Amino acid sequence: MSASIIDGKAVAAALRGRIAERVAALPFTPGLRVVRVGEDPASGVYVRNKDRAAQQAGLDSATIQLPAETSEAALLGLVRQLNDDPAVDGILVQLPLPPQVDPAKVLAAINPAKDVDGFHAVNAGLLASGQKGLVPCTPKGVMHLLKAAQVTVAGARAVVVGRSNIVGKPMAALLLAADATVTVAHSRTRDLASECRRAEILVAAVGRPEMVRGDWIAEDAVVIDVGINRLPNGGLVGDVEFAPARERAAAITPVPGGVGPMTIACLLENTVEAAIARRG
Ligand SMILES: Nc1nc(=O)c2c([nH]1)NC[C@@H]1CN(c3ccc(C(=O)N[C@@H](CCC(=O)O)C(=O)O)cc3)C=[N+]21
Repeated sequence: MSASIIDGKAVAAALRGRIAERVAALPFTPGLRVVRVGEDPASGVYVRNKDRAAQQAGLDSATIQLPAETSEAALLGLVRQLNDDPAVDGILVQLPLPPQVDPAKVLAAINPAKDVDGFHAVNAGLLASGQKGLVPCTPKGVMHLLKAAQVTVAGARAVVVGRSNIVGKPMAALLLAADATVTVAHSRTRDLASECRRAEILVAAVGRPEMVRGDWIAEDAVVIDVGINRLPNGGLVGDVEFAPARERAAAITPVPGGVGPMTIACLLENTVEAAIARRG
């Protein structure tokens, strides 16, 4: 069997359309500010795509580009200024940050009500304890994709490979909240292959090109590939060995065109949700 392809580009376009309608009906314009320090090449595509998507959805969006040598104090000052600006509903500080800046300090400085990345400990705690808060964009996008592909999550055996604060942990929390039976596997997991083979829903978020081999995929599994890995030859691959995985799975996300576009759409969604929550 050859898996159906879960078209993240199409699902994201539909979600952005619904967001644009919501924005048009609001009595104010939600504001988003993305702060970029230096020129990490991995962030370049993301920043460009995000700016275009935000403007098309009718948001007031801008990227604030700072030099690579910006001090931690200066960045914290900018974050406080954005916290205090009533026109700004969402603040995103692009990661990674240069070595002189402690990312933990910067994330902690963002007003949790404006933390559209959902990385602040307050939002992580709200998610972990089943309360309403801002949810990290990538795992939120994965839940939208599962819904669009009509995947039954409740009762399913889900395996998340990767335990980052950005994807793995919030992904596990969302799947658990949707009543999946969740395993979080990682680089130190003994026999990762057999953990993956038990998965009815497999989410790969390890950041290593094609680390999840095709023969680790159970027959008829749903495979969500969060990885976006740039190869030395310029090509993009996911964390899953796509072609053989596709032969076994029931449904699979491609890279590019899978989870990536959903991350951007969910950033817009979070900005609108933050604006409505804060402005009433
Ligand atoms: N604070 C913060 N939050 C982030 O969410 C964040 C970040 N920092 N730093 C950088 C990474 C990277 N990231 C991407 C999101 C979407 C695509 C995306 O849309 N990719 C497309 C196109 C890829 C291409 O053509 O290169 C796709 O997968 O189809 C890529 C990368 C968000 N990040």
